[in-house]
Amino acid sequence: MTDRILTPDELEAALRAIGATRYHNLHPFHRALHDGKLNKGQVQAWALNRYYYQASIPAKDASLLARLPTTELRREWRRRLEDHDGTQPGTGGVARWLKLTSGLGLDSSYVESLDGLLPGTRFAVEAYVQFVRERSILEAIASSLTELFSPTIISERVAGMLSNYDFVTEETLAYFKPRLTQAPQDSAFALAYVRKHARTAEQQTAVLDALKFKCNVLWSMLDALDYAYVVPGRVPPGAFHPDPQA
Ligand SMILES: O=C(O)c1cc(C(=O)O)c2c(n1)C(=O)C(=O)c1cc(C(=O)O)[nH]c1-2
Repeated sequence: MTDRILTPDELEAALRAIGATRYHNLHPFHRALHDGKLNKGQVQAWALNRYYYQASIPAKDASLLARLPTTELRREWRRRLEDHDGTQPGTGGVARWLKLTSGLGLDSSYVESLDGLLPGTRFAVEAYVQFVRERSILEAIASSLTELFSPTIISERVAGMLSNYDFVTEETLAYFKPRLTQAPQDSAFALAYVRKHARTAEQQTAVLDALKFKCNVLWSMLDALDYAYVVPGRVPPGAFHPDPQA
């Protein structure tokens, strides 16, 4: 528990300190991805597993949307659903993520089937969806605050992957461009909400813990990839096996 009630600025500083020490840009698998140290099969495994996160984001946002008490809050949160699900077939973030996986040579129906998913990815993503469904609105909104830190990692990723992998093109990475404007808009709203509504020491502790939890979700997804796809012979039964000729 925070030992006293923090001012909104102090709370924001404590949230940013969590990102600075726990966000997934610090994970060795991400470092390797961005620095061009992975082979094509390993990049495919990353994109295939991350698909489940992307595809689950609108479900978690819909469960929160249903609980929001005012028109203003619902209108704001509804935009996230449109960003991810689009307004027409083939539009939105989930469809753009499939362009990334097919640009990397993966069959979209295989990706969408989730058959090749790592068990660790499944458990981590489901834990996030369940957290948002079951915790307070304040904690659910706070858990989205990793997006405060995502524009930096996305810029690093796009520059690093374009310069380091000949199988990656600007078109393949088109998913990320709109996120550079969407994520700051989303996180500015979520941060303002948390600054305003986390007033007691209990609430402030809950908000800080929600962000730590979310950093752990993202971290454990990368742990699962790191375990399965870096040292040979560790792909769990049923999970995606990269084609050695890819
Ligand atoms: O590329 C990334 O590293 C990254 C991180 C995050 C995040 O920090 O949760 C999100 C995204 N991307 C993203 O594309 C996205 O749509 C998204 C939604 C959310 C969320 O928690 O609601 N996080 C993220």
